[in-house]
Amino acid sequence: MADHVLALNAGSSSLKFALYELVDDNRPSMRWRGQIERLGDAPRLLAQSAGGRSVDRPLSSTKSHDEAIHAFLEMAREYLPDIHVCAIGHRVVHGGTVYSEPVRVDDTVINILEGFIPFAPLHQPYSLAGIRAASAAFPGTTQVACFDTAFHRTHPWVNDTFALPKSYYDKGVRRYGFHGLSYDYISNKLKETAPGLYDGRVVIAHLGNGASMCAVSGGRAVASTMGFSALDGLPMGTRCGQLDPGVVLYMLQQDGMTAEEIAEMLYRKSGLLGLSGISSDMRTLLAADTPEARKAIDYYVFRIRRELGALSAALEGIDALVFTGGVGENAAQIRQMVCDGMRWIGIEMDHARNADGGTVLSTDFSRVRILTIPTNEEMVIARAAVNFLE
Ligand SMILES: Nc1ncnc2c1ncn2[C@@H]1O[C@H](COP(=O)(O)OP(=O)(O)O)[C@@H](O)[C@H]1O
Ligand SMILES: CC(=O)OP(=O)(O)O
Ligand SMILES: [Mg+2]
Repeated sequence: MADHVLALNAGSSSLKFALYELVDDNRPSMRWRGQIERLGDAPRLLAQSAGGRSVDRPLSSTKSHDEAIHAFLEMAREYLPDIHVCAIGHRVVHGGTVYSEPVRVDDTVINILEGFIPFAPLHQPYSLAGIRAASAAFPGTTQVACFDTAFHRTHPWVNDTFALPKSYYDKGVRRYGFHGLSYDYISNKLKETAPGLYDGRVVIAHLGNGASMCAVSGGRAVASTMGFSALDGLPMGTRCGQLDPGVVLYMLQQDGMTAEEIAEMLYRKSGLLGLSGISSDMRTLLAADTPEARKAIDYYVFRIRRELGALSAALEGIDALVFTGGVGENAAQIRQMVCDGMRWIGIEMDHARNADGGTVLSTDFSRVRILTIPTNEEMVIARAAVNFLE
């Protein structure tokens, strides 16, 4: 039986997965890739095989990440009965200051990762649930944790700290940054396909249900819009993004909200959902055409432009802007709204190229190259898992 590696990526609205056969010296070659998307809303299982088979079916009873993992494992048993899985890699959102590289999972590692749950309550429990479910389904198989925070460990101190007493920095209250597996993939893709840009100053916009942007110089992360938690920076599906801490004090002191109520508000009721009152899903908002949906989109786009200016300052210039994530890869209208407000910085979009959805979206004369690159966090996870095989 051929050896395979499985990659699991628990996002806030989805469980993504990919199965790779190991060919020529353990190179992962994709066999199946898919996701259970719209978790908690209208979950659907979508998957494609390299050989052209596809699965697309609603999962009406699958509401939570736990249920999604079990639905996935059931599908795996149904469609992939005869494979040997020799390693399983997991996206783990928070590695704290402890992990700047992937690590083989054991009980000690799990204990340390559980300690980071309060830093990423919308993600870390799902990553750990994935590890537990996969350990039970594939006992004895090597499990590898790959961290969203790891790519950002190169931020200079000014982009790693808050202006609080030093004791906070020392106990881990820092700007960690997330979506690092996606930034790692995009950065390596640039190295392969556009080495001149890889060596330059690049802003990557990962716009999914969670959204962040990262400034990368010569392949090294310099700054990110996400900070201590996955709440900061851009507005997201249900998260508020950048918020004056005075608003949290107001909620506590004037509105008398509890800490749990505030967490629920900032993580699950804000962002596109809170502003529009309709949905957290950009597809729904683009189709809705109500004043509230338009205002939510305007705010989203405006914050992306502001952060683009700020990250360009962190890089002392910009050579390329890369769009990725569910919105970045698919929503031409959002990309156009972002770019049309950034001509002053040398970003000039070719609207026909943007509508066609190819890789290069800038005009031939644009000083800044605009690209769309579909992310592939699962490939980064699979490559890391292979490195742990004997
Ligand atoms: N065709 C599309 N047009 C606009 N937005 C889209 C489209 N397809 C997906 N999206 C957006 O992408 C989001 C999911 O992005 P994704 O990166 O998969 O999320 P996550 O990994 O954070 O769960 C959805 O919430 C939806 O808003
Ligand atoms: C960190 C984060 O927000 O991840 P996701 O986009 O998968 O929700
Ligand atoms: Mg994601």
